[in-house]
This record gives sequence, C-alpha cells and structure tokens, in this order.
Amino acid sequence: MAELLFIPRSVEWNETSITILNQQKLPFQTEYLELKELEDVWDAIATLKVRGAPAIGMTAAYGLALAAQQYNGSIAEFQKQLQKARTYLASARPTAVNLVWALDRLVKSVAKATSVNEAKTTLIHEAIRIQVEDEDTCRAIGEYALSLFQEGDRVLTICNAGSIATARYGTALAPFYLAKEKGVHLHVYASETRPVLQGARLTTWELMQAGIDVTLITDNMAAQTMKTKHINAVIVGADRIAANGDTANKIGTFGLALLARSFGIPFYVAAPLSTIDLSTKTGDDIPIEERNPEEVTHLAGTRIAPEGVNVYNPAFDVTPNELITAIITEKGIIRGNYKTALPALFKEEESIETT
Ligand SMILES: CSC[C@H]1O[C@H](OP(=O)(O)O)[C@H](O)[C@@H]1O
Repeated sequence: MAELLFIPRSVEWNETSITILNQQKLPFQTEYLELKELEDVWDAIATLKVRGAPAIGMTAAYGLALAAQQYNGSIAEFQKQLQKARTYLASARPTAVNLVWALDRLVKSVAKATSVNEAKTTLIHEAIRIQVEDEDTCRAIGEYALSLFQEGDRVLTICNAGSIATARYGTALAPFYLAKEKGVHLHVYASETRPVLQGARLTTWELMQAGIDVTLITDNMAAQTMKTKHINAVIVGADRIAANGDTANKIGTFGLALLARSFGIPFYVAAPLSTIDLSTKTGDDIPIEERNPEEVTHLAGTRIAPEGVNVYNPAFDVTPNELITAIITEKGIIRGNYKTALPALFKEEESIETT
C-alpha cells in the first residue's frame, strides 16, 4: 500500500459557517477563511479565494444552506428569500455551470417542503451530499483517466483542475493522484496559466505535496515542450461542456488543443456530469467571464504594463468539440459523437463503454 498521500481539501461545512482554503494565498501561505455571511461567500467565489467549477458549486451550496438557516416566516416567504439568495450567489461568476447547477439542485430539493424547519435541514443535507458525491465522482474520473496513460507517460495540463478545485482528487489531476497511489510513474507538465497563475501557484503546489513529478512551464512554452519533451497527452478540466461537446475551460486551453492536434497528441477533457450543460447547445452560447484588467497589468501586486493600456482579460476560452479526443466523466470515457453521447449519460443506464 503506497504511503498516504497529501490530497488537500478546499471547502468544509461547520454547521454555522463554511471554512475555505484561501487559494489566493497559495503556495506561500496556507490560510483558512471562515465564511458566515452570504456576501462573504459571494466575494470568496468572485475573487477566486475558492475556485474551480466543482469547488465553486459546493461553496455556493453551503452558502445558500447557511443563509437559509436565518430565514423565517411562512414556507412561501422562505422560498422567496431562498430564490433571492440563489440569484445573488449565481451572479458571482458566469462561466462555470457547476455554480448554478448546485444552487438549483438545492432549490429543487426543498420545492415540496411543507415546513421551514424541514426545508432548512434538507438544504444542509443536500449541500453535504453534493460534496460527498463529488469526491467519489472525481475518484471515478481519475480511474477512467488513468486507464488512458501508461508508466512513464508525460502529460501536459493547464490551470488547476486539482483537488482544491473539487471535493478531492480533482478532475484533470485525479489520474496523477491515483497513479501515485498505485505506484505508476507519470510526469506532469504544468502550464503556469497567466494571468492568475493557477498552474504555477496551485497545480505545482498540490502535486509536489503529493510527491508527484511536475515540471512548470510558461504558457508560451507549450509548443516547444510538446516538440522536445515528447508529451504523450494533454488533459484539462472544464467549466462548462455544451451539449455538442464544445468545452469552456481556462484561457489558453483552446490553444493547447490546437497544438495537440498539430503534434498528433490526444487532448482529453476530464469533467463530472455536473459540468455538462445540455441546455447550452454549443460553445457559442457559453458566457465567457472577463475579469479585472489589473490581473493582466499587475504581477504579484507590481505593475508590469503602462498605466492606461487597453486590456482584454477573458478568463476562459472554448475548445470546439472536434479538437477533443475524449471527454472523461465518472460514467466513462466518451470518444466523439458528443451530441448523442452526452445526453445518454443522464439516462439511468449502466456506465458507457470505456474503451
Ligand atoms: C475542476 S476545476 C475546472 C476549471 O476551473 C478553473 O477556472 P478558475 O480557476 O477560473 O475557477 C479552470 O478553468 C479549471 O480547469
């Protein structure tokens, strides 16, 4: 049995507050924040103190459940206050569908509640279920993803789709944790991921803590790395997968998919069903968050560009489905034909073919 791995968690429910690992302080400070108010939860999500599609969903769910403990009056008035809080939290970030998925799952869980006390308890239980399910989901994604790799493979990734972006294990990083558990040696190349540096700050930190081989590169080194380091595959996370398989993920992902295609390298998306949004028909319909220009004009608080320069700062881009070799979910590996295969995942059938 391999030694116990350090696999960090990002969110914890404490009955009267939520504890999050402040991802803006990593890797040099491990700071935990206690969130008690709805506004604190909104701010934590909007300012990426907690980030990563599943982690955002879990935190928002706990935030809604926590706020609802204060709501009183009739069940009708309770539902009205709940909807208002749901809409407020959903406004924190637009792209990761897990945010609204988790909030709507909680609202639906109490749609038929007959008493306020019953509703308050149900919301807490549903939020906990989301976190518990996500850990199992991520491990399953890791098992399927690991089946695509072999001893000695070199795999490139971008951003942080790791344990701290989910309940545990991560999505794109999950196979690396499982490989370590099973004694399989894989080497990860982590792209730094300007401007917020999730790769340089978070992915390297996570993997080094677990004793997993990782090499940091800057985003503009990806082509040279694929060419000279014999990269065997690219694996990335997702923030929203449209019904046709077009996938929104961290800015820079689309470029990696184009490079992978030109180098003949498989390009994998690892994501839970909660990131697949069948109501979004294609990637053109995915809202792309544009963030504060200072993320680009400043580095670690120091200005690196002239005052007043124009800035374009999309936090995500969309990889067209035809560039995606396979989408790895907790129900199995899907290779193409996404428009048909993705809806089939939501039927109560057995896991799909994984070869
Ligand atoms: C499993 S995390 C998915 C996704 O979320 C990250 O975005 P952000 O850091 O802005 O929250 C990144 O796109 C990850 O791939």
